[in-house]
Amino acid sequence: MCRKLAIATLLYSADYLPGVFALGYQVNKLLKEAGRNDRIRTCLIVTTPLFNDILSDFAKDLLNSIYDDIILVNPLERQDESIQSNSENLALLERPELSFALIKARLWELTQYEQVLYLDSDTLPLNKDFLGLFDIMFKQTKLQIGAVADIGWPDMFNSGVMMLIPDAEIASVLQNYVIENTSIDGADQGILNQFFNQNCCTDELLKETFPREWVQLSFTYNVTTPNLGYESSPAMNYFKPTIKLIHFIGQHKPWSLWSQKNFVRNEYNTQWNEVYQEFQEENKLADEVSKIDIGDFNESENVQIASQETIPQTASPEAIPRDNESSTEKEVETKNTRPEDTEVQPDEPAPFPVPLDFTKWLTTFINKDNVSTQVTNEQHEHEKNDSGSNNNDSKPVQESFVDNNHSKPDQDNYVNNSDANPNQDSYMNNSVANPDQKSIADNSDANPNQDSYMNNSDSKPDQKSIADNSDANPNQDSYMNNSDSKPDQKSIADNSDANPNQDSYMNNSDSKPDQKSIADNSDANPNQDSYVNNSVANPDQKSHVDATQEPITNKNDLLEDVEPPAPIEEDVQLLEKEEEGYDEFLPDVYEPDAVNNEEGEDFNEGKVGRSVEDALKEEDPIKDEPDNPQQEMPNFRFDWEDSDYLSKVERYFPDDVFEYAVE
Ligand SMILES: O=c1ccn([C@@H]2O[C@H](COP(=O)(O)OP(=O)(O)O[C@H]3O[C@H](CO)[C@@H](O)[C@H](O)[C@H]3O)[C@@H](O)[C@H]2O)c(=O)[nH]1
Ligand SMILES: [Mn+2]
Repeated sequence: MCRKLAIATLLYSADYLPGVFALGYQVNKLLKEAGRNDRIRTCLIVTTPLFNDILSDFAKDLLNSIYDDIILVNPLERQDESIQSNSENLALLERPELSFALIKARLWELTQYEQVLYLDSDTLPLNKDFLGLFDIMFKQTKLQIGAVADIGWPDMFNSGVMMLIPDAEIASVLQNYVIENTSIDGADQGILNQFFNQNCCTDELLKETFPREWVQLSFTYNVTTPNLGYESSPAMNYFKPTIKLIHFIGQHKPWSLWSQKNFVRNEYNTQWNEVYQEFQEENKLADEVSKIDIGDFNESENVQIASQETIPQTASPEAIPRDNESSTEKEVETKNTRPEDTEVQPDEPAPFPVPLDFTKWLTTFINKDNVSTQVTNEQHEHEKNDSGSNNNDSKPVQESFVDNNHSKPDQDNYVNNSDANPNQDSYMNNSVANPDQKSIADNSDANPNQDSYMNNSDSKPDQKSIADNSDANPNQDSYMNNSDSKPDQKSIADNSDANPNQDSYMNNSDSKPDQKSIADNSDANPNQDSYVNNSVANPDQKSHVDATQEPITNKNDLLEDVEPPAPIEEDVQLLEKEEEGYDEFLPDVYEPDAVNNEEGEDFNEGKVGRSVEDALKEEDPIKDEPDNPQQEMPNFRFDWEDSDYLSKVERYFPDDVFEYAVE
């Protein structure tokens, strides 16, 4: 019998649309190449308010043409509470927008599929071999999750690529677990590990009977970049031919303005851009985007737009200014270097076509209704304080912040933009451009959910009815049925009985030998069919929080983008400082004082570390530089410390990649 398989991704804010487009486009292409496009469905999980009220029809049409199924989901039950209780841990990530990623717990509700490969929208499969996951995990049970080790803590898995078996009961237990427990990282990855991963059970006794299981997949199925790990550069080279999927973790995505502006030269960023370019050409997107007149939106008040004027919109290679030939040479040079290397060179022209000017581009894909209504800062402040409650304040415009369209408590915080206010232009334009990140950053101490979705009560009646359906039954009725509105979209209607494609799923049972080991794994788990409340499984969850660490100020791509790029001299100064800082980590024993104390000699008599110095002079008299303690002791230095390795490491990777942030 044919299995019902799906590849699913998630979208809960408009600024990840480029990822969703590029990923969907690439997955379709590779499915076709593998001859499995009619056997594996592509599925987009999108939050109801985003889809109904924010995305433009144009964006929806595109999504519909890429994804077989579009599934609207509402926030988890008591999501606000979960976000609140996770906020302390989430602050450690500096990624407030990830609080909503808890919604991944809804993936197990997709019981219309028998097996789902979930991919973050910032992933890019490089070749059809990634589909091998369905073969490797052929005998997966519902109590197992297939995932790759996270490079930040390899005993945990990265939740950007997951093989899972949807199951209503698991979904329900998991969602309760999300409510009752605090996530290690404040977001989905932590809590999913706590739920599925035996390694997260810190009690050795309980570990033995842990009821669920993480099946560790090869790293080549989820190669996260950037990666500062010790072995990463040589390993990237060595394993390069076997890499099946790249995952652009961290704050800066290949499509983000930061990446575009800084021309991050990374082979895989370039590859992502090429895929996006192809998608754009195939859909004649460049033409569509160029029709958007940014002047429609109050440009003078929008710093972001002003700051981007240097980057040509949907620029072709020819359109990008090139000062001299050296940039071309450098590009070639870069291509010959290790693939994970990135180089931040703000003053140079783009090495590859910049496919999108983010803010302009995004205005194509969000409702103009939303863009045309804007909020002043003062009103925004008020909204932050009062959203979610009935507002009886005398200012008439503030009444609009009360959202009457949703009865669920966790939806009450959506901003209702139904009252047009001519003064609101600049805020709305900004907030729509990056609706979640900016607003949550503002509100991280209060309720991060408050500003993130904009509910437009003027939205089309048919869309609203879809939202109502999804409230009624999130498992089944939330699937979008477009058959009455757009005839060409009927494939999106989720009706497994009526869908002829679903009978043709391929049976892969005899295709891969590794399946046996998975079967063995699953047999080894005696508790497969029993559900255990694991709220005690990890009683020390809070101990993962470093209580001494100050809450970190939220960063945001677009806010950051407003700042002009730092001049190169500043970069250099910073690097020097950081290298100096590195000296602090040299062991004490290498310090002159330590040597002095050990020897019992007097520092003031100029005999500091004399015996060591003498020895060094014999070895290499040229290096006798008393002012530089490091150079005094070449024996204690590695070769790479004399190279500019450290400075490259510092330059190559944004310092805000949370996995590696060492405070
Ligand atoms: O504003 C947002 C943020 C996220 N997403 C979706 O959620 C996914 C996860 O966010 P992402 O920015 O990809 O997170 P990562 O930088 O990959 O961070 C890690 O940590 C996250 C929080 O635990 C996990 O969700 C990721 O899988 C894991 O790789 C994205 O790919 C999107 O599909 C949005 O739609 N809008
Ligand atoms: Mn991701």
